[in-house]
Amino acid sequence: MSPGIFITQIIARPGTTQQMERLTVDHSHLRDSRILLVEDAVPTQLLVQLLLEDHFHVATADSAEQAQIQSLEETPDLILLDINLAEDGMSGLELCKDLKSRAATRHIPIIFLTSAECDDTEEACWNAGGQDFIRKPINETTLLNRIRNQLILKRQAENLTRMAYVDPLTCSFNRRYFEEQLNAQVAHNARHHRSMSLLMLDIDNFKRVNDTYGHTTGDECLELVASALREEVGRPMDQVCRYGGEEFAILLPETDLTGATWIAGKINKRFRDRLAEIPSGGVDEEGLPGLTVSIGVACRLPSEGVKSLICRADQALYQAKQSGRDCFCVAEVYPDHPALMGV
Ligand SMILES: Nc1nc2c(ncn2[C@@H]2O[C@H](COP(=O)(O)OP(=O)(O)OP(=O)(O)O)[C@@H](O)[C@H]2O)c(=O)[nH]1
Repeated sequence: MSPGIFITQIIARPGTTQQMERLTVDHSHLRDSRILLVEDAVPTQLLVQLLLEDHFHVATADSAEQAQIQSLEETPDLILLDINLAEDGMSGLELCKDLKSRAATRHIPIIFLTSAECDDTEEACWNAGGQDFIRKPINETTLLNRIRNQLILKRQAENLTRMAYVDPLTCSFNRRYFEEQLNAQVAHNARHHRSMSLLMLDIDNFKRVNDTYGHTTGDECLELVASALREEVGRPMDQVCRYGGEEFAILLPETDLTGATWIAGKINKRFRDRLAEIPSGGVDEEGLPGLTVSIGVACRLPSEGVKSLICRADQALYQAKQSGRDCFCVAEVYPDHPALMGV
């Protein structure tokens, strides 16, 4: 019998009496989940640890301050939080509010542990941003199932986010993500007067690849290009996005024109080097043909808007194609360029 707990369902079937059916719910996929237990009363801490240790990875903190550090450093999958922590520090409610106000921790579900019976306490838990609460004395079944429900909801939310923002073929971010990030980056740069750059990249003669080797090979080439691009843009803040078809957009925050052209040159070289290793007109050991790419490079001008930045990078890409492909071109700017007017 696979691991999991039994749930009992009463299923009414036509023509028979009600029957009890025991269905197994498999929770083994939740075993890797990391729970942070924030509890200063040693007996409760030991009891909860004992109840959970066969089901999850459990870490403990006995003060809100310690939990705050652990939450930021280890980002647990769920926090079990005693509402009444020692009075000389931050309370459980204050910790919850703090974690929910930070981008790095606000997605972590928090379940309060409380011995209070009154409605005011319950309301305070919800108002602080908690996802659930469990009354003491703790019941094992309630504890396990409340935790599991929150973990399942969290995973579902993560899957939905992935589906909304990641291109399933190349595992790169999709155009929706690109547009949201570009808007955010441009706003950030306008506020902080930092440089940022955008590369628009298109695979050369890709129609020929599809026509010669078929669409499956074409798809594999797109995967290869995407993973090569992710390797070439080294910083964690750099983002490779599939803009559409065989076109990619690469966002380079905190990057000036010198940095952006260096990366574009590296990308061109990578594909050129690979091409040189493949026998002329042939394929590599994976059965994929040689490819080159054309790139348009644009560094955001002071007060330039999103549309203008994309437009300039796109025009530079067009110039790269016109110049014979397998190269990059830098977006032009002239004194009365609309970009300089903030368009
Ligand atoms: N296999 C595959 N092909 C795609 C996908 N998306 C777009 N394409 C193909 O990409 C090709 C793009 O062709 P064109 O726009 O003519 O451009 P090109 O042949 O790359 O020529 P240049 O861009 O001028 O170098 C078309 O054949 C599309 O069908 C995809 O998801 N998978």
